[in-house]
Amino acid sequence: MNNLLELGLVPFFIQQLNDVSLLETQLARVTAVQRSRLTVVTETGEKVVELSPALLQAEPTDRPTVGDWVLLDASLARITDVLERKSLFKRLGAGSSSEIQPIAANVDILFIVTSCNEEFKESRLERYLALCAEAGAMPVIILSKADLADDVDQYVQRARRTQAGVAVETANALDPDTLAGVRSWIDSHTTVALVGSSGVGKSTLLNTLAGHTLTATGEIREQDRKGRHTTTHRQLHTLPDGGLLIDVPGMRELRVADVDQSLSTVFKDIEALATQCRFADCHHDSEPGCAVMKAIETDSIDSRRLSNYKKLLRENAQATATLAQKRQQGKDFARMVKEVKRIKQSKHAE
Ligand SMILES: Nc1nc2c(ncn2[C@@H]2O[C@H](COP(=O)(O)OP(=O)(O)OP(=O)(O)O)[C@@H](O)[C@H]2O)c(=O)[nH]1
Ligand SMILES: [Zn+2]
Repeated sequence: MNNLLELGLVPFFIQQLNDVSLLETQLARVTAVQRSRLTVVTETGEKVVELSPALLQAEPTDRPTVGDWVLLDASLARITDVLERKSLFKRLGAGSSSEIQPIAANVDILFIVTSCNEEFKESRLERYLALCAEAGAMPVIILSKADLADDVDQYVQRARRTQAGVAVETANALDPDTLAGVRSWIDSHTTVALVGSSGVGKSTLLNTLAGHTLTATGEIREQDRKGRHTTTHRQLHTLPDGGLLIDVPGMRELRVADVDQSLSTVFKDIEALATQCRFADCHHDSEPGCAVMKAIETDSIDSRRLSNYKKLLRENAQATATLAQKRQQGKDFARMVKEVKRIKQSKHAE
């Protein structure tokens, strides 16, 4: 069990096991996913396993992803069950596929990494924060490349305004002596996922925290078109001093879906003001007695923040409607298959 404790096995998961399941199966944590093959770590070490036929056919979010705790069958070659998750970081599939994709499971803290340069965008941070609240993880904004900026404090102030009370840390990902603030969030049972655009320093931070280059331990890196090395796979790493880190490659498209509640967490200030607007259905455009517009006029809220809030609300409504439609189509299809089977069976019986 010792090995598993170092992998972040906490009472929440232990409580889900009964004696029988432990006798007949083995508990493991997923560290990487390559299509239908998954790398897991068990008490005795690393293994590559496959999914049971039932899991292969399950909804994408019900299939195991990086960070999941799973049970293996007696042959230890297949995953049969996924334990209930503490949290799940997910996103809506890129392009036209309107499918929710799981990114990382059982993440306690999400490090949202952004650099102190033109890459820094409040609107992107707000998007990540909504996904983080939805996942059920705690966000920490990491401002990397602090060594290259003249006015780091300006970035800290701007980052703090993206969500009331959000934690913000600065870092030079290349220098371990600047990482005390970042390290203060990691302890031996904590699983941290690193997200952020390509090139902000996620892999550099990971390697500096580990004290050595982790790329050799299985992280797969490829050269992108510009010849830079870029992370292409998600992977769970164990830090030498304890703590688990999941490196999530930069995602170009990060659409929100099913984030109603989480938008209220991120934009609590706007939603609180909205209760004071004269009209209950105020769009905070040009209506008289609009408390939100008044806050913008007096500079207590940024007009960019309001626009982004509206944009995310629209995007969420659209995606949620598409998902509901897809789910209904799935149900209709399942009903049709059942009906065809019933007719076939009754013909057979005749
Ligand atoms: N000066 C400075 N350079 C940094 C810092 N963080 C990262 N870099 C450099 O920025 C470049 C990109 O860093 P990576 O760690 O590969 O970025 P990434 O976020 O992992 O990118 P992807 O793997 O594409 O998702 C590298 O050349 C790093 O050396 C920092 O805090 N300060
Ligand atoms: Zn209003």
